[in-house]
Amino acid sequence: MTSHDRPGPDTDETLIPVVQMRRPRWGDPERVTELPGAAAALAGDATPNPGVDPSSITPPAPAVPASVRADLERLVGDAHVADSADARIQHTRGFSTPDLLRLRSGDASDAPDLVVYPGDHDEVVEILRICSAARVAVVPFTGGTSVVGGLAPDRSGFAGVVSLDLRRLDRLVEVDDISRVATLQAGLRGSAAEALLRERGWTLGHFPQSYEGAGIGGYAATRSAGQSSAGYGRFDEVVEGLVLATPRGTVELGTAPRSAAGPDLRQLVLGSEGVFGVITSVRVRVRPAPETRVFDGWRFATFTDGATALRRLAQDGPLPTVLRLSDEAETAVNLADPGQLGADATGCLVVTGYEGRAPEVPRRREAASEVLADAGGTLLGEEPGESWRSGRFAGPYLRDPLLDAGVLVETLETVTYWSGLHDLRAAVTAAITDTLTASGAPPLVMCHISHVYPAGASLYFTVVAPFGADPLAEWSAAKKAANEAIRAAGASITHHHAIGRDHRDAYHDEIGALALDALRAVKNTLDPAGICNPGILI
Ligand SMILES: Cc1cc2nc3c(=O)[nH]c(=O)nc-3n(C[C@H](O)[C@H](O)[C@H](O)COP(=O)(O)OP(=O)(O)OC[C@H]3O[C@@H](n4cnc5c(N)ncnc54)[C@H](O)[C@@H]3O)c2cc1C
Repeated sequence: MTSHDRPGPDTDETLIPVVQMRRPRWGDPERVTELPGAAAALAGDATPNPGVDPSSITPPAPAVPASVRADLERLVGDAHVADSADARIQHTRGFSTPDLLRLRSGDASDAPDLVVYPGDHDEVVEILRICSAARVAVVPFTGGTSVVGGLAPDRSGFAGVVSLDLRRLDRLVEVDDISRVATLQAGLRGSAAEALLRERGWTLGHFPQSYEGAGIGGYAATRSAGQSSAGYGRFDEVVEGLVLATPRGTVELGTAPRSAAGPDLRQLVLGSEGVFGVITSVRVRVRPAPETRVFDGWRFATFTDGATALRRLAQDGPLPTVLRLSDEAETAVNLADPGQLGADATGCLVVTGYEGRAPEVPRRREAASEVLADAGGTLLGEEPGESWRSGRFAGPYLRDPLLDAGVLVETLETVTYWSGLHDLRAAVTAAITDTLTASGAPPLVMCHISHVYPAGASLYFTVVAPFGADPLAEWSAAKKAANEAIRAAGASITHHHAIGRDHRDAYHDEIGALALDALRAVKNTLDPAGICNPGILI
């Protein structure tokens, strides 16, 4: 199947089997992806760059002390501790383009020394105790799709690095059908969690573009936002409770739906990216599985017009389940045949999707359509919306063939208030364009809005550029310039990709020294030896 063989209109693209990705390539290893015309054109005259065969890469000699390994094997069983080159490479870094470029060049210097697969929460606590006593760093690993360096800790001063892979914690523990709350173990991958909930008539409604790879623990640890965030909310908004394993024991948070008891400590753990410990299960709100779904496409003459329409829906309602606006460049390249936009192909595509109960969906669609039409939108019908829906997880499959063809593709995101959105978009676009052009790799910069709030929205940029002499250095300079533009505009360094190592300095700038001290004090309390994902976030 190529990325353009779309599931039919009656197929639910969110009900897909779990795939075991094989770094450095994305997604189902069986799936062959050919570059479609628009993407192939981006490759132009770039020089192909196929990368080295991953099976030929040798990671550095493992460093964890033999006594620690023996303790871990006794605890979880020999079969659940691995130090083969393959296991270590499959846990090396994440899926940012720099991560892929490094591995494609044969650099596995960040490989963990051991991969450990615990079977339950108590084993996770014990692993953290053992590693804490021996000063071995521990990296929680759910789906391994981090794009911010969240899986590459700073190993200096540690006796080794253990990747703690949660895949065996893969149960739907319970569903409270009356309260509409489900408890999921952290190692469940997104599609597996959704399938288990659908069997009971529920949906989580969380569909990030990394849905095929990411999982529950990762969603919680990074405050993930799915493509249907307008309808179902961000992941952190649906978390009712969670269980955290730390080197000093267990923290359980979230007793009741609301509480006036002090600060909400769940918020300390959500987005903590493994630096306070390991989230082993999460209690989330679920919704009835949708009875019906329908997607539309709309054309707006400009990005500004489209953004105004989205703002009106976000502020005054009604909100569709999916709401996204592509700029002119993204509309032309990614989402639609420009012909669908009418004679004037310079427009911007808005995709709206509605899911829910059969009687309610048409009412919401009609009311939202009135707002969109009133704001200057032209209805294009269902085809562009359905086309986006059925191909919603296909985009990441294009990155590998583009990298093979010598074309750099990377994304970054930010969030700000509506009043500053257009200046922010212009500043980030200029920063990336100027930096890459100066290094001899003029880019195409595309942008979309896919997460909206009453007060503001996120901006998501996709950058495509032919490799220059040193693509890693070229991207690093462009990313630095983009980060500076984001901070200079007073926007946040991340809306949903999180901090990891890559955004750490900008995040510290964003929160200030005193707030950073407070976070460090929490870490010192829960993880006195500092073994939990050192160098990430704080
Ligand atoms: C192609 C692609 C598309 C993407 N699209 C989206 C998107 O639409 N929306 C979005 O929000 N993000 C997106 N991302 C980013 C990424 O998928 C998210 O950050 C996701 O939530 C990570 O989940 P994971 O299970 O892969 O976590 P991992 O990569 O395994 O971990 C992420 C971080 O959390 C830590 N961690 C993992 N599990 C735990 C745990 N149980 N307890 C404590 N810490 C833990 C890790 O150590 C790491 O620092 C995308 C990434 C890619 C590569």
